[in-house]
Amino acid sequence: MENTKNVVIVGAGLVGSLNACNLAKRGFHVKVYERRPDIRTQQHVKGRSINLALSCRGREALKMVGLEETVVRNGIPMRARMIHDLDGKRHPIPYGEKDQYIMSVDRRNLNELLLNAAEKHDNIEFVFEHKLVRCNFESGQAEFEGPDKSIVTETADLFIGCDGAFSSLRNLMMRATRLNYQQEYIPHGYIELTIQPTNNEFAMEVNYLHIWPRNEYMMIALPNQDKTYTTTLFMPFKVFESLQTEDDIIKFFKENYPDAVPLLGEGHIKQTLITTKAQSLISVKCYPYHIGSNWLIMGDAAHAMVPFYGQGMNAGFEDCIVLDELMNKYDLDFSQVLPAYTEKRHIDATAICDLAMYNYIEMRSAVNSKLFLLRKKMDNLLQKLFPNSWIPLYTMVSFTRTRYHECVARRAKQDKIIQYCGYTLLLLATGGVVVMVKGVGTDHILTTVTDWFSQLYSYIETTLHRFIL
Ligand SMILES: Cc1cc2nc3c(=O)[nH]c(=O)nc-3n(C[C@H](O)[C@H](O)[C@H](O)COP(=O)(O)OP(=O)(O)OC[C@H]3O[C@@H](n4cnc5c(N)ncnc54)[C@H](O)[C@@H]3O)c2cc1C
Ligand SMILES: COc1ccc2c(c1)CN(c1nc(C(=O)N(C)c3cc(Cl)c(F)cc3C(=O)O)c(Cl)s1)C2
Repeated sequence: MENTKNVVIVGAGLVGSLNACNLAKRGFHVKVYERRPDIRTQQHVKGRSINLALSCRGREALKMVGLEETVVRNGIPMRARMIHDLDGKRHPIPYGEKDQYIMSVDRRNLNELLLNAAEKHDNIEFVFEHKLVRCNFESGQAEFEGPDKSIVTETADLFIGCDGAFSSLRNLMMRATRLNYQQEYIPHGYIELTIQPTNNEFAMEVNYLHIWPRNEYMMIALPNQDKTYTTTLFMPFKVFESLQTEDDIIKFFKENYPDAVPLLGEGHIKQTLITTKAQSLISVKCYPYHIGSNWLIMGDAAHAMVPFYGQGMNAGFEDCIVLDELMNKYDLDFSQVLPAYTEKRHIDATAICDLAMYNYIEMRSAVNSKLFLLRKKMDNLLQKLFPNSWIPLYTMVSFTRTRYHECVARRAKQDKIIQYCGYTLLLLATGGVVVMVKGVGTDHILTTVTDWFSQLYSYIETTLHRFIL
């Protein structure tokens, strides 16, 4: 559908390039300004995590632009977590049924695929090595600075900032309107290591998200197409700084990740920890996401989150679906689309930012492999017992498009019911003991307790149904 509206997108990262694909497909004249050089011409793109977990929300957005098949074909399914114990034992915990898996995708390949797909449209143009420096929110103009400091001024019907957690457009919007903003750096940083293939084969089980939950020192590994694993080590900056010598480093790894040392190799561990500076992790929330009918921010620019739910990119991709749906609903009337976007998306983006932060705090403080195992097994058991009414939170987040704030609300209800059942079971158990102590005949006890349990089961099932569905 051809329309003459001009859209300028700031940032050709994952969200900007997917947005560009979709808006070009809708017939807008799209111009994308990206501060970095074209990553397709670069040998090595520094900085970002090398691979990412793609789940349902992100896949739906890729489907919207016809790229889901291609991305899934080039990704690696992860059907379960593989929990690595301190004693080297491994415990697989499935994500769900056979068809429930997440994908490990290569960030750079994904970004290049999106750029190539966008450029197939003749109504799109990419301008690299140009960064947004100024905006005139009244006149609907923005200025971009080129590599030679020259300035390009753009006028457009809609400017969309997809320029990441440290968004320039958001910063400029903050000076022009009452935009509420909050950010939080967490005390943890991360570095990435690589597990090389062994005899040209994956060094660990392939279709798994490998986790070494060690409270404050968590490590995660996702598989790559080249049979390596990108391993992300999360630790407080003060711990990274305390590992000064090669001996400190190896001693630390042998204490906390003994099974990973031979996989990573002592040389690689020492060299990486000595030469690589841990990168920071930031959570950003803001409101509103728009000004008037011409200015909008999406993706990390609007809601950067810590990665402890693997949802940042998925949420940013889902932003593009929400925008698309609202453009349909309001027939491209941006004066209605933008406020509606903020009202609809803010509650959900805030919910997932909070969930990710909550999971970070939980994982950092209490979750070693035993507890992680127990929680996931409990989740999976309850889902088997009450398949129609108990849905683990991670399932709602990663395997459905349930609105993020509804995931949180349903989980709160489920928690309440579990607590209620806990008390009831405690009562039953106590009652059972009392009855036994009173010496009533065992067969009478058995029928009584069996009745209780079957009543309890049907009560829980109906209550869950009533509350949750
Ligand atoms: C360690 C780690 C692990 C992660 N794991 C996952 C995961 O498993 N699953 C998941 O879904 N998400 C994950 N994420 C989150 C994911 O990386 C981000 O949510 C995603 O990259 C956000 O995309 P974006 O396009 O909004 O921003 P970005 O990817 O940051 O892209 C912003 C783009 O804008 C450009 N830009 C910036 N300023 C300007 C300017 N002034 N002018 C022009 N261009 C500009 C930048 O150069 C960049 O290209 C992880 C993040 C980290 C840090
Ligand atoms: C590239 O760097 C990174 C860094 C962190 C992550 C990812 C990629 C991908 N991540 C995913 N997290 C979930 C999830 O829902 N939860 C609750 C989990 C949260 C943590 Cl922290 C964890 F270790 C396991 C699970 C789990 O359930 O497997 C997925 Cl599902 S995928 C976290």
